[in-house]
Amino acid sequence: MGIRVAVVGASGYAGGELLRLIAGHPELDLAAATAHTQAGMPVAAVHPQLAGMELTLSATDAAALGDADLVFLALPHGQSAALAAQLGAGVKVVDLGADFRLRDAAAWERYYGGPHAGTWTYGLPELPGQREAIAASDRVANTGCYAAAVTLALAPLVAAGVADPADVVVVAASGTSGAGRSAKTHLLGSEIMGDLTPYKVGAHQHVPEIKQASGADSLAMTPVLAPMPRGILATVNARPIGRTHPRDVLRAAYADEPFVHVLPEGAWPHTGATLGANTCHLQATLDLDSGRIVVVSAIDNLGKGAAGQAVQCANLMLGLPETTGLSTFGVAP
Ligand SMILES: NC(=O)C1=CN([C@@H]2O[C@H](COP(=O)(O)OP(=O)(O)OC[C@H]3O[C@@H](n4cnc5c(N)ncnc54)[C@H](OP(=O)(O)O)[C@@H]3O)[C@@H](O)[C@H]2O)C=CC1
Ligand SMILES: CC(=O)N[C@@H](CCC(=O)OP(=O)(O)O)C(=O)O
Repeated sequence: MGIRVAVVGASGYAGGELLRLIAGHPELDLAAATAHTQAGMPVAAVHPQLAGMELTLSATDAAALGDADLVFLALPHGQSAALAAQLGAGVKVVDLGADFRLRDAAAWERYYGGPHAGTWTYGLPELPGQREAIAASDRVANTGCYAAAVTLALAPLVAAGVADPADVVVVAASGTSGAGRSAKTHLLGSEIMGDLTPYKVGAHQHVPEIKQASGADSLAMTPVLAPMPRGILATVNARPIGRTHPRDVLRAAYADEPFVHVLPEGAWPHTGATLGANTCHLQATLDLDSGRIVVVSAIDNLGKGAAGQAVQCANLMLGLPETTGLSTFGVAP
């Protein structure tokens, strides 16, 4: 028998992708999958892509999760803390929500509202020292989707002193699954098709998370909703310090990373090449006119931005090879 895991919020987009990854993972057995309004439904009725998965969604209740070795929480913001508090100390937890990502309680309250639940180990293994910290933790806060894409592009440049941490501008486009599955009128197909829409301009909740994870002091971010189901393409623009080329810094930082690929010179990341994989594709240049650093980062928001990243963290927490059950190759076209 394998390691028993449970998925809470399994009827959502992130939860569905977790179910798919767990089904293909050689060491993990699904012990329970829970939902809220859709409890009682067969998984395959809620997630047609999982046809053949013989499982019924149960109600979200700590007692139903008691014998899992590790629980993935894929709940809306603010819903994780109460449930996590009911799970025994011996149960490992990876929270895909934002409840435990931030160290700064004031920043949490400003961007999310409500009381700050606390701070868990941040779930981005590629940050220096973080892989070891995750492996030693029983509670891990998975990254936000934009935060994963932007932090992987920016953190090595700030750490190496080649990007000014006080002058960073981000424009990032996301597919609609990033917003979750619950019906939202602005996500109606008839309104998003053929349209690009900026939202949360200058006030996105991932800004404090990216600052905390990347070392940036000041960051202006414009998110854009793109008419595609999955994927994030982030353009990170920063004032350079010194003459080191940003591509050389990124290449050195990620030389041994299985999931982060700095593309060959001249090749630029695009979302389609990361879909279905746990990868982040990066490319960097110095703008010909301004000399500013430009890094482009692509991920699958449900892969490296959510469920893939969560499985990567779980592998570390469980003492498994980090890449187990995760794909480094996408499914394009
Ligand atoms: N989508 C993405 O790309 C990413 C998502 N995340 C985070 O992952 C988490 C889940 O996101 P996502 O899958 O997109 O969201 P969805 O809206 O698609 O799914 C939400 C899930 O939570 C359940 N749920 C809703 N309210 C409650 C409640 N009060 N108590 C218990 N369960 C509840 C829903 O159950 P039911 O359907 O039965 O009502 C559903 O299973 C969020 O915190 C999100 O920010 C993080 C990174 C990327
Ligand atoms: C397209 C879209 O609406 N995306 C969401 C991304 C949220 C997410 O995935 O991250 P969290 O876990 O921090 O919520 C947004 O911009 O708020």
